[in-house]
Amino acid sequence: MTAFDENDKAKNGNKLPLKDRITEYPPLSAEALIGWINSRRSMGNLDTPAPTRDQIETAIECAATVPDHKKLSPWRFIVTQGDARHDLGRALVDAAQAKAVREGEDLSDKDIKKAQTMPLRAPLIITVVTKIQAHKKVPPFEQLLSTGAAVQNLILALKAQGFSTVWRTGLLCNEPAVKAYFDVGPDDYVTAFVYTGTSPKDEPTRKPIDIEPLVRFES
Ligand SMILES: Cc1cc2nc3c(=O)[nH]c(=O)nc-3n(C[C@H](O)[C@H](O)[C@H](O)COP(=O)(O)O)c2cc1C
Repeated sequence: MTAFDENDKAKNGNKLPLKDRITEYPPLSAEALIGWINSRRSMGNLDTPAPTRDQIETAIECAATVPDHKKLSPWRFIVTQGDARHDLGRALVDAAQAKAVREGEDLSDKDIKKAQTMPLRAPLIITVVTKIQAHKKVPPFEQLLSTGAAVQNLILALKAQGFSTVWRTGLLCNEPAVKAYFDVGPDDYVTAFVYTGTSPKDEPTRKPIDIEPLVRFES
């Protein structure tokens, strides 16, 4: 047993070691690992199979390792699948209706159907919320950023286990009806709907990115 396995066993108690929970590691040379990270693409058209509970928990463990000032753990993960997606759809309809009333707009049948069926675009959704913790040295924006990092770790860990995802929010995600559905307060955030499943298509190759206009080196 390697030190890595020992560490994994200690961390996970009776759970199977990581190497038995996932079928394939991403390649671990620096070049291959960086290429693998850069190959991640968002995939909108997702079907079964969805990850198992063990695979989801493995991804959430990765998410919970992100930089987190004062270890406040401001993130929570809600896994919605099967018929529960219809309940989420109803919360999105309630949100759309309340938003329309507030903004003096009419909601068409098409708009209602769109909101209702949004969660059906994948077999499984992991909603990541930020429960803002009161702390003198850690303002809400740091907690939101930590959640963003957690979402990215979650996405990469799902990819490592063979699944595709897309991070969606949409204009309804922080409407009161949606916050109430996820049991978060008015000052908390619904930070991501990570639509998760298997894509019938391969992830398209990303065009090379010119980072030159994005960076300044100083010395
Ligand atoms: C906070 C956040 C919210 C997003 N919300 C949506 C969304 O509601 N709908 C959508 O199509 N893409 C959304 N995106 C963008 C996609 O997740 C994705 O990054 C984009 O389609 C580019 O694809 P790529 O990840 O393959 O480069 C969001 C991204 C972030 C970071």
